[in-house]
Amino acid sequence: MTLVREQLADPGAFAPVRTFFPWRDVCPRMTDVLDDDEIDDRLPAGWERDGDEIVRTFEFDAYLDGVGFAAAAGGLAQEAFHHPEMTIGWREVEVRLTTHEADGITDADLELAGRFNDLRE
Ligand SMILES: C[C@H](O)[C@H](O)[C@H]1CNC2=NC(N)=NC(=O)C2=N1
Repeated sequence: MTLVREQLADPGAFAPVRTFFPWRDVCPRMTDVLDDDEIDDRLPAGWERDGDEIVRTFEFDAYLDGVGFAAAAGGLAQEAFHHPEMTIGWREVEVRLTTHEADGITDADLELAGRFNDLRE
């Protein structure tokens, strides 16, 4: 994650990512609320269900690593045009996802959660 610290030093590093192919235009079914079994079966590693949200707390060795992760996750969110709530704490970032338009958990949430996990690999 040291790369991220260098990126943070460059204010232009996280210039707004052009939003294209928002998932809803490409795959409208991604806004259908999933049932309990589907969610349980498809939750990405490390994520838990909390009502109408899925949540994971990512842990880091340094505060700025968490800040950098949140910035990178923000870029993925903007690219997907699907936005999590993120709480940056001391060496951890809590990420919560739900689909507001559908009032529940959809494919869009599970897809983006998997991409956030890939950031952490
Ligand atoms: C108008 C609506 O807010 C937008 O289409 C997008 C923006 N980002 C979003 N993010 C999330 N988490 N859920 C949404 O329903 C959503 N909708």
